[in-house]
Amino acid sequence: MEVIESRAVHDLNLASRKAQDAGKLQFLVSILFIKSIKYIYQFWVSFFVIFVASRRIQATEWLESFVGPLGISKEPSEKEFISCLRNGLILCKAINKIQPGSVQKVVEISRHPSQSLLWDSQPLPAYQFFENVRNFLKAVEDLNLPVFEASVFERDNMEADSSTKIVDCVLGLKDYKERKQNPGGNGVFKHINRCPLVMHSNGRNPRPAAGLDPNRQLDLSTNCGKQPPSQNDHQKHEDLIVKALTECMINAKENLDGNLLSSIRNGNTDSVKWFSKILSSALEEQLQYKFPESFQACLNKDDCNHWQVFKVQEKKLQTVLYPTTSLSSISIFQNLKALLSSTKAEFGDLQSQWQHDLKQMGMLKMILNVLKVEELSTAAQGYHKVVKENRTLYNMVQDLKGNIRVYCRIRPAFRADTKNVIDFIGEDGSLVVLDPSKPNKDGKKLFQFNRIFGPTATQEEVFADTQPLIRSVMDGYNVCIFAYGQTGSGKTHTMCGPSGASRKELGINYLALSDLFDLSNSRKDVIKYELYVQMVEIYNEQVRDLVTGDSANTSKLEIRSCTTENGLSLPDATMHSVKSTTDVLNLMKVGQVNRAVSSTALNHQSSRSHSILTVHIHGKDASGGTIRSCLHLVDLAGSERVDKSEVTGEGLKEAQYINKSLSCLGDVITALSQKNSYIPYRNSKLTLLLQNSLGGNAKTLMFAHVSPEGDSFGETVSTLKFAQRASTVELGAARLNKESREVMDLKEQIETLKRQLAEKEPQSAQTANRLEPRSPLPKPKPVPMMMERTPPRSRRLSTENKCPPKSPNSGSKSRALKTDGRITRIPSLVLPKTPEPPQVSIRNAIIISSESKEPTGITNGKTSSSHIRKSLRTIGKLINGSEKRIQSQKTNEVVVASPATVGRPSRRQSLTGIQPSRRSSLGGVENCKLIMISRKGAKTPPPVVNSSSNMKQWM
Ligand SMILES: Nc1ncnc2c1ncn2[C@@H]1O[C@H](COP(=O)(O)OP(=O)(O)OP(=O)(O)O)[C@@H](O)[C@H]1O
Repeated sequence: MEVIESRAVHDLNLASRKAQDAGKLQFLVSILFIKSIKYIYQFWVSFFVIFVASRRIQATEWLESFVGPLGISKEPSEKEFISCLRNGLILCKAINKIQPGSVQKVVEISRHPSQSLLWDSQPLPAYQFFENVRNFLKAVEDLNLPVFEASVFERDNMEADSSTKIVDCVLGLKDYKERKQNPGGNGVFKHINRCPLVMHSNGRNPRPAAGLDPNRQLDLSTNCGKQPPSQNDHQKHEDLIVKALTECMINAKENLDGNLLSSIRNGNTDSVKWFSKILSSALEEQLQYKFPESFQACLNKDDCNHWQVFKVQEKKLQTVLYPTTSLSSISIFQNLKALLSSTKAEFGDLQSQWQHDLKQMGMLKMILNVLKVEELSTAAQGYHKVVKENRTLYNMVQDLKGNIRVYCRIRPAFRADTKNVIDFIGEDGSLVVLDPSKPNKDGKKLFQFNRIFGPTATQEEVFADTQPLIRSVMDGYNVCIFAYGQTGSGKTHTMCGPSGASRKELGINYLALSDLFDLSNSRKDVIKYELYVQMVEIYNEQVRDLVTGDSANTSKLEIRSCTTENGLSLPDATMHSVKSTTDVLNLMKVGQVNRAVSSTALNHQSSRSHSILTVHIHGKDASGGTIRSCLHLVDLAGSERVDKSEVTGEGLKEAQYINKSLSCLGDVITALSQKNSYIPYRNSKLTLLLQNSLGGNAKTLMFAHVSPEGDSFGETVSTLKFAQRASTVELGAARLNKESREVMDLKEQIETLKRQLAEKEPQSAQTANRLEPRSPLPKPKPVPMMMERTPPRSRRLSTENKCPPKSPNSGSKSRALKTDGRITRIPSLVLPKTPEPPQVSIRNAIIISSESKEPTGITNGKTSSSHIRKSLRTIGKLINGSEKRIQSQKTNEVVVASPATVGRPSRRQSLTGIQPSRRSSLGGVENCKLIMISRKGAKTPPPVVNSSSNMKQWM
């Protein structure tokens, strides 16, 4: 197909080239023809004018010398010439001088002898002078010389060529005289030197001299007269012609060579050479874009004229088109014309043929393209599907592993004078930075994150990638997003938006809440959500409420890293109920105003504290199932080099606190990434507050912010390394804080059963004591010892993070709640307390003997408690089945207790009210004490399993 196509294109090109050549030639010939005709016509007109003038001059000269003085100029005009001869005196005088007595009576002018015979002194018209003219004409006729009509002297009748006949007549006289004087002559006037353009057909004209054709045309090559004019005359005529032609050419052709024209004007050139040069230059100019180079070269030669050019062209064509025959240019022209029309026809045919073919090919191509496009789109769809699946799977893996997700955002460069360290931003989350001091390969550092946002990324784009994570909070997951980076790198910009931002520029805090409201509205038929907001800052290692309406509350707040009955790590911070984005905006504004901000050399609005906006979500579905989750949005203060930020005094102190707490955060991340058993959460308020998000059950996302300027390279690399380390932290799968109605019912049953059990146990103990002396069985040994240790955690928590002693008021204290500016009090949950068993010395511990071999003769109370235990086990199984957390581990006896947390619906609990070990204050999860007692009373270390496995252990 391609070969045919290329051959066709070649043929098409050849045909079109032929047609173009033929067209060119036709055009060339036409131009030449028109030009030639034009020039020949102009030449003839000029020649005639000049010729007539030269003859008049000749006649004047002769009369002047023969019968002068005439009193007129040497080169008289026609009018001057006629006026001079009008009285006939000069003519009569001349003829009488040649042939004495030819005019017998000559009428004289009376004048003073001193007066010369001046033609303009003659009175006009004077009838007596016509007598002279008539007599002269008669005498001339007698001599067989050319005559003219006397009326030519009447001024009013004067025609353009009036003088021509008079001139002929005068020159005839001159000839006659010369012939008469010539001794070789026979005295008979045979030839008349007459203007060839003048017809003498009039009957009154003299008979033509023998052998003279009166209609004879001018022959340039032979000149007018039979007797060749003298060399002098010839030269004169030629010069006059050259002069006239020059003027004519100047008028007709503006672009003629200026040098050439001036040399012609000055008479420096030979006329024939000049004429051919003029023609050549005209042709050259006309055809310079149409002649091939060989002809241009020919034209440039001195001896090249249009005819030669034409011949060369003709010859060339002949050899090209008809190499074997010799044809004239006309035949070639005709042939070419025929060829042109046939080529045109062929070309038309070919065109339509190819149009048809191309159409077919186009259709074919279109079909192929459609097929290809379809194929490609299917492939692309497949690819996108696979990519999406991969991403989903990757996210699932990350969710399962509980990796801290890391997004990196690069702020736009503010200073053009420093080098940009960002070398490459990959779609796949790869980022290459280049050390400006080592601009070669060694200076490049590669980092890999979940996503990179370049300097042009908008707030919406950033939020779009964060949205799914944020939305998961509405499904019951705890989420923590924190912005990290050096000072001035754009943390506040990402989280809150620039200062004085319009709604479009607002950051994740606002966009997240707005989205949560949208989601809440769209789900309102299925589940009713309530949103509460707390906003605090950690300033100089003190936690402060940013949106308190109560001035008393501005005092430092206490962080509960462990249990509070409402699950809050900051129970004393004001909780604001928000119903719309406007509420959120108002709160954020207040928070922003209260936040510690000051100007440094690196950022004119530098945050001097870590701000934490916590959104608490309470959801209740139609069946009574509940969701309790929270979203932490953390804008950290930026790390700063005090030599660069140039802070002193209070600012320096702030910087030191900021850097210390960030360093503690780094230590925690390092310990987590290295899977250390000890995680130093307690080293700073920041890590303590973020404990649950970093080591708990939340989904965590970190925004690493970097500045692109070269002078921040050190800090940029340090941030990126920190972020890289954070991305390796595996927190384990996030936990869903959702409980169905069924589970809640079962939990209620547990509570009832536990109460019954608590009531029965003392009775059975008393009965057992009473029966003891009679019992053949050995008395069960008291619990030899209890083991207390940090509860096992699947998402690593520090072993040092024990619950601080609970505030005596915390159980009953109601929380301040603000709704639309009004502070309301939410009563805290009153949780049922499990009575402490007497044999367990430690608070909050109960003992369940799962495999107790009941002694014979045991009381009814004992039997009933065994039944209760059985029921508990069954219910536990049911809960576990519903939560799908059945584990295969088995232990003989598990004793766990944490009554303080029993009944909190948002927590995952064991049947006995065991508080899962992993949750801590931020997410409402607490550490609690786990006591295990083996059946034999031996000290058995608890298996390090998650809370669900704990539940299994005692079932
Ligand atoms: N992505 C961005 N697009 C446009 N401007 C930005 C961007 N990121 C930051 N900026 C601008 O850079 C300046 C510093 O940003 P910002 O205050 O958010 O930094 P920061 O990291 O919070 O600093 P600090 O830690 O000192 O509080 C601000 O004027 C902010 O508007």
